Amino acid sequence: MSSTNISLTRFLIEEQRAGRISPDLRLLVEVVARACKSISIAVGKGALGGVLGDAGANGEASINVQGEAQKKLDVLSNEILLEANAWGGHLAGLASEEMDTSHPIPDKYPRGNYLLLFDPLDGSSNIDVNISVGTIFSVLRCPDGVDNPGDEHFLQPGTAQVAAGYCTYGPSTMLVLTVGHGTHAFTLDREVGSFVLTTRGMKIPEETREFAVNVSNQRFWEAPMQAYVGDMLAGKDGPRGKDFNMRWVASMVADVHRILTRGGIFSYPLDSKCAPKGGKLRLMYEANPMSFLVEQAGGAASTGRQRMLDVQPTGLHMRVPVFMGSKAEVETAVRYHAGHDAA
Ligand SMILES: O=P(O)(O)OC[C@H]1O[C@](O)(COP(=O)(O)O)[C@@H](O)[C@@H]1O
Ligand SMILES: [Mg+2]
Ligand SMILES: [Mg+2]
Repeated sequence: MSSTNISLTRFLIEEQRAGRISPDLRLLVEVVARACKSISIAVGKGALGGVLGDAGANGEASINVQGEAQKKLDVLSNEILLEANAWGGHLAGLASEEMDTSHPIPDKYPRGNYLLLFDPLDGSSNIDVNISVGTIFSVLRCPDGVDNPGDEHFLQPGTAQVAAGYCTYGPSTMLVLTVGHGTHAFTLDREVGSFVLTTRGMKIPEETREFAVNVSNQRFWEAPMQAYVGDMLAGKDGPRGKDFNMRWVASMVADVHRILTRGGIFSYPLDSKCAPKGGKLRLMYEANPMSFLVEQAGGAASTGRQRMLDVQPTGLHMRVPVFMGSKAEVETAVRYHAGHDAA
C-alpha cells in the first residue's frame, strides 16, 4: 500500500467539490471517523484500560436485542458513536445493532437529513484475545417530509445507501469508505491523529483460491453449501480443478478487509441453527454496508439467492445469509444454490 499526503478531511472536501457528496454528508463521515478514533484508543488500551470482559453488573450478563451477551467494549463503542453523532445536526436518527429500536435525535439538537446505522463493535468474541475487531456503518437518506423517523424509515434496501464504511482496529487502525464512487482505504497516523489515504480505488481480484467460512457449522448447512465447500476442499483433483486455502478470523471486518485487499470469498450461510432467524449476520449493520463496499471495489455480494443490496428489509435487526467477495467466486456459490433449488 503506498501512502499519500491526502488526509480523510481533504479527500472528503475534494469529493464535495466534485459534487459527489453534500457538505452535511462530509461532516457526518468526519464525525463517524472521529468516533472511530476514540474507539481505537479504547480498544488499544486493552487490559490496561479496564475495558476487557463482559458488560453487566452484580454477576448478571448484559444481553442485547440480538440475544447476545454484551462486552464492555460493545457498550462503550455504542455510547461513543451515539454521543459523537447525536448533536452534530447532520442526522435525523440513528440505529445500532446494540439497541432495541432506533434512536431519535434529542429535541435540544438540530436535525439533519441522514440516518446512520452501525455495528459499534464487530467481532466482539475476539476482544478479550487481542484479535482485530472493528466498527461498521451505513448512511441512508431520511425519507422526504419525515423529521422524526421511526424504525420503518430505516427499512430501505442497500441500494439506497449514500455512504458506508468500516474501521478496523488491528495492527494498524484503518478506515475503509465508499460514498458510491469506489472504495478507498485510510490508515490512522497515530502521531498526527488523522486518517491518511493509503489506497484509492481498492480492487478485489475477480478470481480467488481462498474462502472464509466457519466450517464447524458444516453439518448444519443446507445441501448446496455442503456441495460448494465440499468441491473446494476436493482441490485440484475435484470439480473445481484447483486447491483452495481457508481463513476465518471470526471478525467480519477483518475477514472482509482481507478480501478487499487480496480477494477471496466470505460466507456466513444459512444453517439449521440460525435458519429460524433468517441467518447469522445482520442486514442493516453488517451485510449491506459491507456489500456496498465490496461492489464498489468490483466484487459481488449475495444471499446465495439474491443480490444483497436488493433485499427489502423487513426489520431493523433482520438477519441474512451472506456470500461476498471475488465476483466469479460469488457467482459460483450462487450457481450451486440455483442448481440445487431448480433440481
Ligand atoms: O463465531 P462465529 O459463529 O464464527 O461468527 C463470527 C461472526 O460473528 C460476528 O462476530 C458477528 O458480529 P458481532 O460481534 O458484531 O456480533 C462477525 O463479525 C463474524 O463474522
Ligand atoms: Mg458484527
Ligand atoms: Mg457488534
